[in-house]
Amino acid sequence: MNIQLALDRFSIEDAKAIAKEVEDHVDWIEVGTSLIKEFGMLSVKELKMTFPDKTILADMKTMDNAKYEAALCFEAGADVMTVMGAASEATITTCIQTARQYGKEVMIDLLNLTDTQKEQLKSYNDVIFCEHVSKDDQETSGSKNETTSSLFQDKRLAMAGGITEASLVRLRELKPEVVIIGSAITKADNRNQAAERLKQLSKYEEAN
Ligand SMILES: O=C([C@H](O)CO)[C@H](O)[C@H](O)COP(=O)(O)O
Repeated sequence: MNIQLALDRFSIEDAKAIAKEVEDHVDWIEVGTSLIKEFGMLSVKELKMTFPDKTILADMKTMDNAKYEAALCFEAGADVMTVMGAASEATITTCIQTARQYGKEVMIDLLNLTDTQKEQLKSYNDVIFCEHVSKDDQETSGSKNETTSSLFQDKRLAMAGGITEASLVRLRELKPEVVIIGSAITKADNRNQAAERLKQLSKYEEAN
């Protein structure tokens, strides 16, 4: 299981400094949508230059204009980009094709989709599907990712949204390839220790 550190609502310098604090315990680094919106592709370039050996995910949340947006983030050094599962088939397919041209990968964000909509996405192969509870849902109703079963358990699966040590223990039963964690690391008093504990908990799945 890979731990993806999600970096949101920071300056690029602070994002790099936080990632440095925890780099030994995280596998992937997400350049959060907020960084991309505020600082553009410079945020992706800087994170990739600082952490060339980490998998860098650009949380583009692409909804349209796929070829342009995919090329933009892969040229900037991203290894993985996100596209919304609610986007059209043309958008998702174009993201995947463009990623293939660059030798890169796509994560499909399942935010706010019904099971029927999710079912329709199952035909995409060799992409990562992300079960995601939004920041707004977390903040307004206190919901978190407490997924106990997923239509994508037989696929490459990621989980995101308010994940903590306690929820990681439950989510790891689904054997996700990637667990995306922002606040539980970035808002911790001791980020390095928080990331280390989360990494240790994620290893249970490999041993069982
Ligand atoms: O994708 C995210 C969210 O939509 C804001 O852009 C976050 O990276 C994701 O939710 C992980 O952060 P936490 O919920 O703080 O763990």
